[in-house]
Formats: sequence, C-alpha cells, structure tokens
Amino acid sequence: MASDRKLHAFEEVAKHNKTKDCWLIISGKVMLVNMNVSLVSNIEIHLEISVFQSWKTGEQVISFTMMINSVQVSVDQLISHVGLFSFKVYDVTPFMDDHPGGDEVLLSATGKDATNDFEDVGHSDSAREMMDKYYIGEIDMSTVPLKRAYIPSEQTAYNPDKTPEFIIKILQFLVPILILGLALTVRHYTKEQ
Ligand code: HEM
Repeated sequence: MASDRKLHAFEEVAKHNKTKDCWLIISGKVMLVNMNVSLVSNIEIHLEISVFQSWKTGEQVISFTMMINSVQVSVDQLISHVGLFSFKVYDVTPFMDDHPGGDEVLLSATGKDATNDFEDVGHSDSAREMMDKYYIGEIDMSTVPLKRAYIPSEQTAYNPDKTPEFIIKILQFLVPILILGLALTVRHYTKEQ
C-alpha cells in the first residue's frame, strides 16, 4: 500500500538483488531536502528549495521568487505543485517472471536509483498503476551515499609492450617448421648412407 511509509536503509535495500528477492528504488520526480522562504516585499516571497534530484547529480537547488496576491500557499500545496516525491522502494520479486521487459533488466537496476532506467523505457500508465502493488516503503535519505566513489572495472591493465606476445607467436610457427626441416634433413642423410 502506498500509504505505508516504512523507511528502509539504502544498504539494506541494495542487498535484495537476486531473482528470488529483488527490490527496486524508483522515484516519481525529485525529493525535497530543504526549503528556505524569505519575504522580499509584502507581496513577494523568495523561495530556495533544495531537492535531491538523483543520486547521479546529487543535491540541486531550485531558487525562485513568487508573487502572493493574498493567496495562502501551504507547504503541502507547494510540494504537490512543484511535484516533489520521495524515493520509493518496490519489492518486485513476484513480478520477475511476468515483467514484459524480462527479469535481467530489473536485476541490473537494483542497488541504485533506478528512476532513469524506468523512465527511459517510457512505461505506460498501466505499468505505473501496477507499481502500487509492489510498494513496500521509502528510502531513508540519511542512509544514501551522496557521492558514489568511481570504481574502475577490473580489467587487465593495458600493456603497450607487445614484445613477449609477438615472440611467442613467431615461435609457434617456427618450432614446427624447424622440427620438420630437421626430420627431412636426417631422413635425407640416412637415405644417402
Ligand atoms: C515496479 C517496477 C516496474 C513495473 C511495474 C514494470 C512494468 C512493466 C510493464 C507493465 C511493461 C509492459 C509495457 C508497458 O506497459 O509499459 C514493462 C516493459 C518493460 N520494462 Fe518495466 N516495469 C518496472 C520496472 C522496470 C525497470 C526498473 C526497468 C529497467 C531497468 C524496466 C524495463 C522494461 C523494459 C525494457 C520493458 C520492455 C519495453 C518494450 O519491450 O517495449 N522496467 N514494464
């Protein structure tokens, strides 16, 4: 149920990364981190809103001034107006076999903010409605690693010195030819004798 706002630690969610136990983190849009309101004049206020837009981009600050013509704007109205949402956690384990995009893509989207992956596909409204079924809570934002360290993939270091490989290749050709030549020479001499 979307009303159940159980908070999950990021590390805990990231552990659910198997076909038989798969959790995803997807947000509708962005999450409000902080909001400063300052009065510019009687009818103008300045708003500075910090939002946590994506774990790739980190925290962003939106700043704008708005006019208030004797209209009361509540924080709730403002949040829904700007369209701020939190990061939701979905347990998609029961959906792995039935997901039209396959289970591999879901697995590859675990342990991270999968919002872009989800949005890039252009999921239909009915797909979005289905999500409620798998909703199990929200991410505790204090547990999110803000800046993720870049870990280079473990691949063999580039070796500009190709000499040993080249020698081995030459030997692979030369050795059989040398043996053949030696055998023919021996045969030639033994025949003569
Ligand atoms: C709770 C999460 C998700 C639900 C409920 C869901 C549901 C669906 C549904 C119903 C479809 C059929 C097409 C449509 O109606 O839009 C679909 C297709 C697809 N989904 Fe998901 N999906 C989820 C998450 C994801 C994620 C995180 C990814 C990417 C990492 C993804 C990748 C795809 C792909 C590649 C297709 C196939 C699109 C095509 O063939 O046109 N889905 N999904």
